[in-house]
Parts: sequence; structure tokens; C-alpha cells
Amino acid sequence: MPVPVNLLANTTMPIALHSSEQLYAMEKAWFADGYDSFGLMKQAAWQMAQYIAVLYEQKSLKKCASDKIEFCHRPTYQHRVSIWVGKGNNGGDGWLIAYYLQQMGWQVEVIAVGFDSHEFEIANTTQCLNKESALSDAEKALQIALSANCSYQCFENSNYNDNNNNSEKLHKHQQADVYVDALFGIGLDRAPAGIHKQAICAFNAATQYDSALTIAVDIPSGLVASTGQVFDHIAVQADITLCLIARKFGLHTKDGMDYSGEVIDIPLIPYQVGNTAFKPAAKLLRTAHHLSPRRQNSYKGSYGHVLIIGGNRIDGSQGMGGAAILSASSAMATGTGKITVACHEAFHGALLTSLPDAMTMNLHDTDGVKNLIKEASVVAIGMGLGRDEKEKAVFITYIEAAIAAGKPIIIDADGLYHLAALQLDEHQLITQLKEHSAQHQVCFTPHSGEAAKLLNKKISEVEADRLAAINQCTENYGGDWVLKGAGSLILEQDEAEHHVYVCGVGNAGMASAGMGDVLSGVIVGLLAQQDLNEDARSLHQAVLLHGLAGDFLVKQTERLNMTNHNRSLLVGQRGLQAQDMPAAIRHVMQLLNE
Ligand SMILES: NC(=O)C1=CN([C@@H]2O[C@H](COP(=O)(O)OP(=O)(O)OC[C@H]3O[C@@H](n4cnc5c(N)ncnc54)[C@H](OP(=O)(O)O)[C@@H]3O)[C@@H](O)[C@H]2O)[C@@H](O)CC1
Ligand SMILES: Nc1ncnc2c1ncn2[C@@H]1O[C@H](COP(=O)(O)OP(=O)(O)O)[C@@H](O)[C@H]1O
Ligand SMILES: [K+]
Repeated sequence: MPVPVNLLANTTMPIALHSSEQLYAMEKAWFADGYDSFGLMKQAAWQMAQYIAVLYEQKSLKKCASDKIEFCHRPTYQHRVSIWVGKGNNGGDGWLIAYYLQQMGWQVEVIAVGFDSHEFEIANTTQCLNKESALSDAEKALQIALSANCSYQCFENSNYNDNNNNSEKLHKHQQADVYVDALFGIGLDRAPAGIHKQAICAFNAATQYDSALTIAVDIPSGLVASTGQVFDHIAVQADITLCLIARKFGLHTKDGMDYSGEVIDIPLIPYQVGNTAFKPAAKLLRTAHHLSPRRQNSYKGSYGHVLIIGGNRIDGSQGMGGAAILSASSAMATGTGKITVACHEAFHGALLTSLPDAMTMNLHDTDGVKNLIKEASVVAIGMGLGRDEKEKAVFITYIEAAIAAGKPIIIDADGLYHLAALQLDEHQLITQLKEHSAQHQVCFTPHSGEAAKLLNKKISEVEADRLAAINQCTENYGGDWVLKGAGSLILEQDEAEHHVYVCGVGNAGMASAGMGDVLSGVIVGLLAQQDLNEDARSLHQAVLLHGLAGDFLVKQTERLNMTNHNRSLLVGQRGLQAQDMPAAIRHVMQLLNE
């Protein structure tokens, strides 16, 4: 059997990501060109059946290697597959996969979810077979599987209940080597409930119980293709997702990565020139831009002067000096020429102890800071600035000064908090910043909580559609944006259009205090270095570098684990600290130079 080629595996190129609406539009345009929709479904199922066979074989070989037993071919062993189908076209794919795998010698059982038994009776009648053209694609697929006597049963929840709180499940279906999820595809648009919710839970329980290979058709059922949202943790947990036609946006942001496993593309139809649906909603990035070497005849002034404004102590008690220190250390690690930190005097000693390369300024020396703003190449404001009225006034003063001086500005953390309050007051600063962003770089770096405040929404509303949220942020405030979190979104504007990217690197170890301060340091540090080209100084480059540094720290641990080195210095996801990052950032910068 030919091994299918995964065209996009391990690619370093950006991967185009699409919403379900775009996918439906692509299919529509394809069919309008005269291609047959059922033919496409057959093609999809045939290719997926081949993948399933090869992927299962690969898994068996790996298992044998790890068990240190020689893999021997078992000609009499019949592979078993359990295929769970819903009533839409995703289920149609499932029926046809059953048909093709049975042809390939597999023992097949289909679990039909949400069907009435009379639908199978109708399906079996010759009258229906003769009226094939009146059937939907999913019904035609069901016909084909039934006429080939593929074994099936209707899902009933009682078959899958817990048995006396014991992990033993009542399995009335056959156990399987491979489980295929064809319950919902891109048509899922609401929380699965009733029998559908029960089926998804039972599917996950069965695959866990059997330690089977789990393959999702197109997208794990329960995951929303356009947003990456999973409702109430109800979604199929896949080892592998066979993604049809084009990569879905939802596979790479929010919950997507936790449920999809490895994603394999089956493109099926060629890129249709002129079809606007092919213009991606976003692009997935996993590699950073190369950095050009420095000119020998240069000095520190050639690489910019970063001004960081933050690190305050409120009411003589609560201190946030660490935020400014982390930002400054990270900016320095990217190679910026000079750094001044305008922070509370209480932290000057600590700052100079950890970063003697930095210059200091009293955060509340208004004239001094305003003069520095004129000298700086880039201004970052907000990290540990404080949220009371006094700091709001400080924020307004320094932003106005940066606008007047025509400087690039990065606004993070407490700066975003003040910005949200100012837009409620319809303060003129919002309009001034927006106008400034038309000529100069202005970057905003909220996480979902901060974005919710800026948009006067609930966090859950932002989380439900992060793509819509970042677009709305740009519309309201202008400028370039990062919406932080797993699969951070980046929106950059040029004169002609918006570019949206999804960061495909980084890890959950980075969900720890201070990581955002590190990111703002990387952004400002790169932006200050005008010798670098536009891409190498861009916002997406900074987000990638930040994620790559986090991944480097964790991967280094995995490597050391494998070689049994001294483990006392290992850094893993748990316990990864923001203060570990500057050294890793410097390391990644070096790799990007090579
Ligand atoms: N077109 C083609 O030729 C090709 C298509 N292909 C395949 O088709 C898949 C898309 O198929 P699809 O549009 O039929 O949607 P699918 O995901 O099966 O859902 C079915 C229906 O479920 C419903 N529903 C939604 N949410 C629900 C919920 N929570 N709980 C309960 N019900 C819910 C909703 O219907 P509603 O109830 O809203 O009327 C929805 O329409 C695609 O992912 C790919 O696998 C490939 O074969 C390539 C060729
Ligand atoms: N699960 C994750 N996967 C990838 N990156 C993450 C994850 N969790 C957090 N991060 C990244 O770490 C940073 C955390 O920023 P933020 O929430 O502002 O932290 P803080 O306010 O403590 O500095 C962001 O860049 C975010 O994208
Ligand atoms: K599915």
C-alpha cells in the first residue's frame, strides 16, 4: 500500500488557517466548477482509510521497539476499528471509512449516534437505493457501508455507564485497536448535549480503557473549527487529526491544541486562484526570521535606547519592581544598545544588582522622564506601573509625551488597565493614540482579561472568539496587537491590510507570573534595533522568540533527561520561571544568527 505523503508535516512555512465559513465557501466554489460533492467525500474517506492503516502500523512498530520485542508480521491478526458516526457529512466520512477499511481486511464496527433505527430500515430498501440521487451525501455513504454489510449498532448511553464507580466500563461494543471520531466536523456550532455529549464522553472513556489509537476526522468532535472553543471540556481527545481540505483556525488556538494531537493535512482540492475563501483568516507561525549580523563599525547607539516605565511601589507597601526588571533584562538579552528603567526608587538597588547594564530614573521625576522619552528610540509602559489614580495620571502624562515626541510605544499590563478606564471616560488620549498609530508603531499586549476590559466584554466573550476580539481591539484603538495565551494571536497592520498570525510555539510552562513582562521586553528590545530588517523587528518575531525561548528551556531538559546528565539544573514546564527567560532569549537570538 502506498504511504500517503503529508505535504505540510514539519514545514517551516507559515500555514494558512481558515474558519468553517471559509471551508464551506471553498467547497461551494469547487462544486460550482462542476466537481461532485459525493466524489469528494469518497476521495476524503479513501485517503483517510489509508492513513489510518499506516498510522496504526507505525504505532505498533513504535510500541514493539519500546517494548524491546521484535515486530513480527501477524498475517492472521485482523485489525479492529471502532468508528463513531454522527448524522452530518462528518459522519458520512465515517461510514465510507468503515467501508474502505473493511475492504482492506479490517474488522469494522460503526457506532451510530443520534440515528433512529427506522433510518437503517429505509436505507436497506431497494426503493431507496434506486432513488440514490435524492439522498444526501451522508445518506449515500451510509447506504454504501450497509450494502457492504459493515457491522453497526446505535449508541445508547446505558451501554457505556460507569459500573459501580469502578473504572471498568460496560462495553457492549467490540474493543478496538483504533477508534475513529466522525461525530461532528466543521458543522458543530454549539455545546454538544444529550446523546451527543454522552457519546463524546463514552468515546473518550473507551479509547482510554483500550489504550487505542484515536483518530479524529477533520477536527475532534466538540471543538469549534472557527474559534478553538470547547464547551465544558466536552470534546474528543484525539492522538491524530486528519484535517480535510484546509487547516482550521480552531486547531491552533485556545483549547484546540489540547484536543487535536498531531495534525495531518489532507488537502483534497487545489488552491483556487481568485477564490477569496482561500485568503486565510490567520497564518500559523512556528519559525522566526533570520537575524543579520551586526556591522563591525557600529556602537551602542546603533542599536537603540529602550525606555521602560513601570516597576512601582504603591502606598509604600505593594511592590512590583520585578515586572520592570524582567522586561529590562529581556530587552537587554535581545541585544538592544542601551536601557533606562524609570521605576520607583525603592527598586533601583535591586535592578542594578540583577542588571548593572541598565540606567535608572525615578518614575515620579516627571521632567526627567519626559526628557528621557525624547531621547529614547522606543518607550514601553505599564509593567508593574500600579492602578491607582496617581498612576493613571502618570500614564497619561508619559503617553502624551511619547506621542508628542513621535516615539514607538508598547503598552502592557497596568497601562492597558488605565487605557480601558480612559475609553470609558471617552478621554481624548484614546483618539490621540489611534492617530499616532497611523504613523508610528504602537503595540498593545493584553491577555484575555485585559482585552475584555478594553472591549467592555466578559472574559468568556473574548475567549469564545479570540479572532473577533483582536480585530475589534484594532478597530477601537488602532495599532498592532498581541492577544496572549496558548496560541497567542498577533495582529499587525500595514497600509493595505491586517495580517493575523497564530503563534505555534511556546508551552504551558510559560503560564507563570512575569512571562508577560518578559514578552514586552522582547518586543521593545527588537523594535529598538533599527539595523534589523522590518520582519526581524516585528511584533510576530518578538512573540515567536519569546515562545521559542520557553520551548528551548523545556526541550533542553528533555534532551538532558535522555542523556542522563546531571539533573540538578533541569528546567521543565512546572517551575519554569520568567527569570529563566533572558538567558534562553540570548541563546535563541544566537541560533537565529547562524
Ligand atoms: N461537503 C463535502 O462534500 C465534504 C464534507 N466533508 C466533511 O463534512 C464535514 C462537515 O459536514 P456538515 O456540514 O454536515 O457538518 P457536521 O460537522 O457533520 O455536523 C452535522 C450537523 O450537526 C448539527 N450540530 C451542530 N452542532 C451540534 C451539536 N452540538 N449537537 C447536535 N447537533 C449539532 C448541525 O446541524 P443542525 O442541527 O444545526 O441542523 C450540523 O450541520 C466536514 O467536517 C468534513 O468531515 C468531507 O467529506 C469533504 C467533502
Ligand atoms: N499555555 C501557554 N502556551 C503558550 N504560551 C503561554 C501559555 N501560557 C502563557 N503563555 C505566554 O506567557 C505570557 C504570559 O503573559 P501574562 O499573562 O501577561 O503574564 P504576566 O502578567 O504574569 O506577566 C504570554 O506571552 C502568553 O502568551
Ligand atoms: K470529528
